[in-house]
Amino acid sequence: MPKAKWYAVRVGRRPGVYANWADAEKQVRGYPGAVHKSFPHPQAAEGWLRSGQRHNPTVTTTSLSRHPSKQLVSHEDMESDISPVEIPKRNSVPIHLIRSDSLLGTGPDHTTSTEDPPLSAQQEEILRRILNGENYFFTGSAGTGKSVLLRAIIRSFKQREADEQDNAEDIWKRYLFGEDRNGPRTEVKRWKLGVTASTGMAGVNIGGSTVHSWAGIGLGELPAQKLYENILRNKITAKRWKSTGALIIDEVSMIDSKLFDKLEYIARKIRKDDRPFGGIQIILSGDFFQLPPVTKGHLNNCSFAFEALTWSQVIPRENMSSLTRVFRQKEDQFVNILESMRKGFIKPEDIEVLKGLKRSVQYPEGIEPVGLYPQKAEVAAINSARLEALETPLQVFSSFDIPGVNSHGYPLEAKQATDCLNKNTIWPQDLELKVGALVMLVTDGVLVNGSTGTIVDFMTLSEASSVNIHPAAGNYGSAPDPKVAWPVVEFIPSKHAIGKVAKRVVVPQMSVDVLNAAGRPEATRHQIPLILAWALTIHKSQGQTLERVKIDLNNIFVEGQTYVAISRAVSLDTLQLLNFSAHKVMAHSRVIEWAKPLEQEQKDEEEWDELLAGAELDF
Ligand SMILES: Nc1ncnc2c1ncn2[C@@H]1O[C@H](COP(=O)(O)OP(=O)(O)OP(=O)(O)O)[C@@H](O)[C@H]1O
Repeated sequence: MPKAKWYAVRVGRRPGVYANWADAEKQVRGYPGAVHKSFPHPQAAEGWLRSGQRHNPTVTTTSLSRHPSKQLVSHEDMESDISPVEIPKRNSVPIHLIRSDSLLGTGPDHTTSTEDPPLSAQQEEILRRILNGENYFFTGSAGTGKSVLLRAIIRSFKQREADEQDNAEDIWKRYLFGEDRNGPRTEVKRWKLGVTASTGMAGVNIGGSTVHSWAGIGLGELPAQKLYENILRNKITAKRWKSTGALIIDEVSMIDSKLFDKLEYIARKIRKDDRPFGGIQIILSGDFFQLPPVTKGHLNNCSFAFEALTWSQVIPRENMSSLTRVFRQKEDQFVNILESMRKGFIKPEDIEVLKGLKRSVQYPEGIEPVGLYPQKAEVAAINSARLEALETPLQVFSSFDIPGVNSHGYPLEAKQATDCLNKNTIWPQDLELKVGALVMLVTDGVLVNGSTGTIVDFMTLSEASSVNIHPAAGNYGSAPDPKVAWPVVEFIPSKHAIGKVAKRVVVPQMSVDVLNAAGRPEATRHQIPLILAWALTIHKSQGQTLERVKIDLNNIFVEGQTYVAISRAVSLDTLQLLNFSAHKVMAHSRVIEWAKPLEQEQKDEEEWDELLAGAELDF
């Protein structure tokens, strides 16, 4: 009696386990680089599929030509009337840490190589004034380089602190070696910088914490006096307030006026200093035309930080400025549309332009655009339906979360760490992936945060390296497990990536920290820095630059949302816009009123500067 055989197709038109060769053959014949193998039992065939190539000595290399992206994204091509027998749908991979020095030594570059562009004259001038010790609020339309400037400010403060430290050490050394008999007279000047943002995700993006966590105020809902008394009971938090020289609050547009006043009050009381914010230098950044503060109850109840009673004492009028050059978009037409949209207007001719963007855009490599939607529920539904529709095996990567210490100095429990990471980062606890899935990178490295691409394979690092596919750079934290097959992603070649960037990269586990107010990890997540990108909330897209984007405005519900979404796009050609109508362009009337004189003053000043520059040339 002939021995029964089962056929596992790992790479082919429709991967799976087949009960006869005729069916399996249809999946692999003519398919470039197909991989298949026969087994005496279906379990063995399933096991081979599940474990991928890495445990199978008969399959040693994977060639790039096996995975043409056309076939991977266009699943109509894979339609077949033959179904594989039941295949394992879920392959769970728990992420764990490998402590191996040799691996770390030969592993991928641990440093990020993404560099910011040189600052413009306008950005330089604001940096100069801030380094001069002035309180400052800088704003600007989406894509004018607020984040780039903020990162430059943080770097400059850190450099200054390091220089001061070196200087003090030199003075001590000279004293100890008898070169300076007068002793160390110079004290180290403390520039201690608090780096915070209104939301956890914005905080993580700039290597800081939430302002709530930094200030030790929980949700900040208690009266200011009560919050102050609570802080006094915690030595670490009280010391932080007292020793801070400067405090950054990013995305200040999402802080409400009451919270701003409470922070200002606490600072004065705790530092026993009557100057605004008790003399702490305050650096604020954000755009009030983007997303407003999250307030309980009706959305129109929100009150903005600029409406705080103490705002004008903290930030004098002459210390507010707006960055005016838009870098993200290059087309004047698009920049002008966005500019008027930011303020809630839209010209009739621009309505027609935007309505015309409902067509779908075809891209040469077949990598789809990221979808932006207003609501979380629709995002979850779209991603899970699209993932479900792919017939490739499911891989689930479960994060490895490590608890740290909170801003009060208390250790977190495992569940608290996981909750904290889920709340403050976009990195998923369980990442479900399949070959063919559209994904977005959520960390910086050689490829920038927001780069998107399609999963074309899963490979161990050595398999990838044998076919010249290298790991994405990023913050590894520990060496990736050499036995795990990590996703290989074919990215859209990004104009924003620095240097020569391989289009296909393997993306292994990396790490992200939620920092406490002392800059130490409150919780650390080891996970692959990818998320599904068929759909993303507009809220989570804030701050990102998206090369290809499809936006559905159907459920827009708050001022600024349409502007935030559309301003992620880099050009009209790579933007698809569904359900656009003029009434979806909304800006908050109180923001418009407040910003008007500020913008007029700045315009007048710039005109004066131009006139003066012209006058100098004439002499
Ligand atoms: N001085 C500059 N020269 C060239 N490009 C710049 C400059 N500053 C910023 N950019 C580029 O402009 C794009 C947007 O910058 P950035 O994210 O800092 O803007 P933003 O004002 O923070 O935007 P958003 O409000 O949407 O978060 C990025 O690609 C960035 O590299």
